[in-house]
Amino acid sequence: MSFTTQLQHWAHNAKIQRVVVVACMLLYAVSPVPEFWITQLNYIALYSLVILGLVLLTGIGGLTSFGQAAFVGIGAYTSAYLTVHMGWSPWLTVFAGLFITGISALVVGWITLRMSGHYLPLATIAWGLSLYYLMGNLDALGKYDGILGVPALTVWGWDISQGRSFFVLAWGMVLFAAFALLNLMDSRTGRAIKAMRASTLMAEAMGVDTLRHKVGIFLIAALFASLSGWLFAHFQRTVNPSPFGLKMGIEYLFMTVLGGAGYVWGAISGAVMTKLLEDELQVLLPKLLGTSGSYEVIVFGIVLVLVLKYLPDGVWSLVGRFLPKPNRVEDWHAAAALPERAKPALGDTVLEVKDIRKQFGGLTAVNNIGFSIQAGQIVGLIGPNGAGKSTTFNLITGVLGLSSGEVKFRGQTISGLPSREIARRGMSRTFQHVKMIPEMTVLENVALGAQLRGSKGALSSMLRLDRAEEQSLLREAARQLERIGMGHAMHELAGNLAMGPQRLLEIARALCSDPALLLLDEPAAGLRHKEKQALAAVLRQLRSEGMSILLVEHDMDLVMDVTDHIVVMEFGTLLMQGTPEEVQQSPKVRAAYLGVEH
Ligand SMILES: Nc1ncnc2c1ncn2[C@@H]1O[C@H](COP(=O)(O)OP(=O)(O)OP(=O)(O)O)[C@@H](O)[C@H]1O
Repeated sequence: MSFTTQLQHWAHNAKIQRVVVVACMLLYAVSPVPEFWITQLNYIALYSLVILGLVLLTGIGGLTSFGQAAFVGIGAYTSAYLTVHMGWSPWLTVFAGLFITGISALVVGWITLRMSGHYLPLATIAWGLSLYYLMGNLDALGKYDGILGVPALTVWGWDISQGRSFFVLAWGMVLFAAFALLNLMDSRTGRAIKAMRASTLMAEAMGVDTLRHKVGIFLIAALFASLSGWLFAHFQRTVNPSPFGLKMGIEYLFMTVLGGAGYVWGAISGAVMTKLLEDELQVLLPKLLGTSGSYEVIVFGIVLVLVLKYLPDGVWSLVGRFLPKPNRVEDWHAAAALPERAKPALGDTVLEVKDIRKQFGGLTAVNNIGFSIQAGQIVGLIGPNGAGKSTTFNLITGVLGLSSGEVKFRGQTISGLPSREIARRGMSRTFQHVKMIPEMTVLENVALGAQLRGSKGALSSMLRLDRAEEQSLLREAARQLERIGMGHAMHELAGNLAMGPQRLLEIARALCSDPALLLLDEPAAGLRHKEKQALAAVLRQLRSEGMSILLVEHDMDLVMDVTDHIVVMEFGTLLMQGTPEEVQQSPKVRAAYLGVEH
């Protein structure tokens, strides 16, 4: 290997990249840069910890919070109060701050994260404001004067609350948090969070408890903010409410969006840019305008509008393109295979749909439909537009609740269960409109299907204790992609795939859950002739391997070609059911499709 090739190889190695980043940080600390620049970077480290939380919450999870400054305040005030008034050691108060922040975040999160749309940001504003006024009005916390004389952080009598030693401590924490976040994003939990943002419906169908994950990332973001508050209290040696108010909450969000909310390094660069810009403007603007005031806020507003318009993914979306991306190492070949569920014997009844009914107000979309699927069968569900196929599909998979009737899966009633619970029992589905995460690779998208076959959570992922399980999950994803003939495309970004391979990706993802029944919602929609042939071949192969499939489809050639049994619906009712030949010969079915009275 030539030296340049070796260099390129190193540049793409994630571990080497991290070692270089840590080395740069330490070099900066010992280099003869003026103290002023050390102090600047100390502040940037404090901001960075908070906005790393926002990367997870907003950039990856899609949840907007203006209330992060309040969590910084909890961390800072807890430590200031306990050290000054109770004489605790700061090394203990950090945990007390994290504990109180954690409890607050769980309570606030549990209440607010059920809200959607604009309600969540509004709720976080209310939360930020109320905590600000609480801090400013409590006698015990010194009202608006705050708490003075917060002790320094010391290690064996050595003050590490300022200058270069604080720089190493604060940036050590930032880099630890950054690496932990990068680890989290590349894990089972990270995929679940991204899926939750892409589509709640899809995430739940993959077995993801979306509310739990929302509360989880809200908690992690709050803990990062609390840690920043603890550092802040001992760096400033005093706390008062002003740095924890709504203005700062907005500024944290500004830094994140400016740098790039979706990128760990982007968010940190946002903190750097904001701090530098703020300092320059605070000197320049009063000179230009001849009067003093916080005019930099106006410039920030203009910058934000321009960034949102021209670089919606932040400044890092420009820079990041030129940096080497770590390659995924195929390290799963020797990983343990995932355990498989016991499958029904060929011919056993897998699904029993008994007189199910769904009413939307006065409209009966599904009217007493009943059919069953035996193991190893492909059953087609067909009917003209608006016949009630999708509604039936959603009733079986738990997306919609039944008005009456019963659905039994492998002998057990599943009516009323949430879709992720039904998924857990071995029913897996695809979507009429493909739902995937375009910026993840095909392999990672497919691995999302194996969500319920793993158990490692956020903490294990952040500390990289999940690798053995992760290798098994990726091994399974690669195996399912090979199974349907898409092994060659596993490292491509899913968003670059044509419609045919996208639909196959969804099938591979569904197979990854080791299902006993596969439900396919119009898998041939939008496919070209060759892609349909490939799909038919995959379906036949799956049946030959003993898979049971419910196929909702408009493409009659495909349905007649691959199914063993067909259920025909019209206006929400069961028109007939039988073999493909019987259905083809039925005058009732022809009439329904041709719109003739029967
Ligand atoms: N959430 C809803 N609220 C009210 N009406 C609904 C809802 N979902 C479906 N419907 C109605 O129920 C009927 C059946 O719709 P459904 O989507 O199940 O039909 P379909 O056979 O899947 O049609 P297509 O082939 O066009 O997808 C339609 O009249 C539709 O307008």
